[in-house]
Amino acid sequence: MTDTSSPESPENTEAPGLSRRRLLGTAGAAGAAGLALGAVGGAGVAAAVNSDGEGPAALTSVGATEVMFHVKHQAGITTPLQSRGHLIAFDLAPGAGRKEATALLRRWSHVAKQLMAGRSLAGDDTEVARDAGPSSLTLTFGFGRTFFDRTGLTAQRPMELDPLPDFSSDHLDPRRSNGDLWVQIGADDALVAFHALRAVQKEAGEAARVRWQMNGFNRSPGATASPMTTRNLMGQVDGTGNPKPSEPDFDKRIFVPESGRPAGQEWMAGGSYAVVRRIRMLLDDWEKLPRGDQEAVIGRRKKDGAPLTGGDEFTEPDLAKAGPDGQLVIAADAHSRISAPEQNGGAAMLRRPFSYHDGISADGTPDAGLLFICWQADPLRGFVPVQRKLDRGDALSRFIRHEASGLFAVPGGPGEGEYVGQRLLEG
Ligand SMILES: C=CC1=C(C)c2cc3[nH]c(cc4nc(cc5[nH]c(cc1n2)c(C)c5CCC(=O)O)C(CCC(=O)O)=C4C)c(C)c3C=C
Ligand SMILES: [Fe+2]
Repeated sequence: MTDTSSPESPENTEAPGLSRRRLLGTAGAAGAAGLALGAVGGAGVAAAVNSDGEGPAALTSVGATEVMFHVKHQAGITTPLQSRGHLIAFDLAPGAGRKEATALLRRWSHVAKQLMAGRSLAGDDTEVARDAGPSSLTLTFGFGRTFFDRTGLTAQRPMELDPLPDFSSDHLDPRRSNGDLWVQIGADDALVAFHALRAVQKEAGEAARVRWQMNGFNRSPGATASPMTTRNLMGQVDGTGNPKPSEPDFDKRIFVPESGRPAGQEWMAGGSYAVVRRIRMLLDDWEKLPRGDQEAVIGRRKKDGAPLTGGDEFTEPDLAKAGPDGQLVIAADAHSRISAPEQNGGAAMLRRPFSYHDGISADGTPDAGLLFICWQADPLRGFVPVQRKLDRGDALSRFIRHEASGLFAVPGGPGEGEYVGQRLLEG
């Protein structure tokens, strides 16, 4: 599933007249951190220099790391978490249909390919990302359930896009939920990410209107002595139990198979379904909880993310282990127990979240939490059964509130010369 495209491939070479930054395609100059990112998440690595005639400006490995656009699965799914994220959902404008949507996906794909390669945009580029390299920029495009009726493609709509069930703990704001189209943007530089967000918004033109937009962040690469699983705003190591690309059933769990799709839905081969939840953390309540109680809520140590049954972060939790008092060491309502695949008939998902902080609410509490994004081949074998179970008895639920929700079909990566979604829109 990893991207095997060479950094020397044509899409990484400068198109004359388009670029202000020259891509050299020399992985060696990218440095150890960039190479590590490439190895883990399938990112190609290129070094870039300023080409304004002011002499080469060496980029750090962070700036130079490039993620490929033309790949089997869209970028931004198995790509290592970036430090900046923007999520933006659009509805097609009144009167816009398949023709306008097709033109829009073509434009967005062009923008994504240029910017992910560290090139500027022809015409009136805002220059916000000037001097920076690609910085692991990814743009990932998805279709919401409502897209299909509006474009006359109802017969091509997969069952997997059926609405998510209601959960008793939901406090969902419909204006910040769902949407015809969804774009996830990630980058390891805030300006590179913002530049891409503006470009996506501007290219929407008359075809689509912004429905909602959210901003998130993760730890910056290089902030820790060595690459580590990220922490969320509750201070927990978050991501340990994720399926690993090296596991034999990883592709089966996360990506739609290449064959065996119902007629009309072949276009989703190699794609994945993204469930997006804006989950607010009730941090004032959480932070009052003593550390031992916080650890019991998750079933893992805060310090290093190790299970309470011992070992290190990646030791398998012993869910049957009882303490001297006869009680389960990892409590029956611990979040990591309830969400574990072995407790859910094997249901698994790839969690790839961003934290968010949208300031302080009128009541003085931080409007902060997790832009929870999870990827799976089928939400009914990933998010839905796990969330159903969490909804019934997760110790964490006292400290979080699901405020917005979305479900998007993210098609496979575009082949060379293709735009994202072409197999749906022209199939
Ligand atoms: C329905 C899916 C899930 C939601 C919603 C969810 C919210 C949520 N989780 C944390 C913090 C942690 N989650 C952890 C593990 C974990 N969580 C889910 C699913 C959902 N979480 C799964 C499938 C797992 C993995 C279970 C396993 O494989 O054993 C952990 C432990 C460390 C880890 O594995 O990542 C933490 C910490 C928060 C804060 C949150 C909502 C804000
Ligand atoms: Fe979780």
